[in-house]
Amino acid sequence: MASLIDTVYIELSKPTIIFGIKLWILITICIGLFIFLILCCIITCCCRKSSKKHKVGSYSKNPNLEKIVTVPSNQSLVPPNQSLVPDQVQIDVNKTEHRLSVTSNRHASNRHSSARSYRINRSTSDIELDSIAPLEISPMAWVRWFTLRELNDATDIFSNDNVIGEGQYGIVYRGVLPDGTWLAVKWLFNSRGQAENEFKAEVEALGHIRHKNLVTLLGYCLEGSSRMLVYEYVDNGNLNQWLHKDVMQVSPLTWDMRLDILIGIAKG
Ligand SMILES: Nc1ncnc2c1ncn2[C@@H]1O[C@H](COP(=O)(O)OP(=O)(O)OP(=O)(O)O)[C@@H](O)[C@H]1O
Repeated sequence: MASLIDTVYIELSKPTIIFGIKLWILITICIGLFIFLILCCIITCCCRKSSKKHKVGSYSKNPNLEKIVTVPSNQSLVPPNQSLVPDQVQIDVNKTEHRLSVTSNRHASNRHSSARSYRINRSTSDIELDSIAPLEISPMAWVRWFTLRELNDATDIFSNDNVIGEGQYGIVYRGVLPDGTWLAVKWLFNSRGQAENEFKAEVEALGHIRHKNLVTLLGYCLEGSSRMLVYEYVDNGNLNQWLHKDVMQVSPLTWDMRLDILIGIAKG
């Protein structure tokens, strides 16, 4: 045993052909370099991850926004031309990727019809559309496609101060466009099929009609997994407040007025 140790010691102490460095020193340097390289790889990976997280964090006050901004910019769903008004929007849901197709006959720069297709990778977009049939929205006469950026700017990145209400399907934010137009932006909850159905029903129905008793749908936003409906802002409080005396001590609504409201709603 002792002789074996002696032999190993002698072998390790022999100078090598590399600058005559002893073998044990050379082995130590190699092991050190190996560990150093592994550490470098780990640090590089961590830095990349944290810089991605930083981009998301600085963009979103609202945690829901994380889902949107994690879609890489080269796969952006925003049509490069923001004034493009789509005649048809279709999302094809596939096991590995989703494809959003936008077809438009009205294009800001030319009068020809155009079709665009945006691809999203499942792994990066985190879209939860598995159980949803392809969404098709038929041509809309009035409604406009808002980008998420426009709505972020309008609502101060969906700040809590701008929350004006919450319904069954989403939270409603007050917003204002650069031209001074006030908006009510309903951000639909991402509850899979339900939000999708509400989105489609509202766009299909309100996108085609104008009535003095119905709030006007100005447009919608369809980006990543977000579904938003953009209405004209009506600063009248809501029916609940009027019926349950939130506006005054006693509800100012007489039975005749209530009947009128009911008939008005029915007409709408
Ligand atoms: N266009 C708007 N202008 C001003 N406030 C609005 C507008 N739309 C909605 N709100 C406010 O947001 C609240 C929630 O609206 P939302 O449409 O989500 O739900 P709802 O109509 O109250 O009920 P439901 O969920 O059954 O549709 C309303 O009660 C109202 O206070």
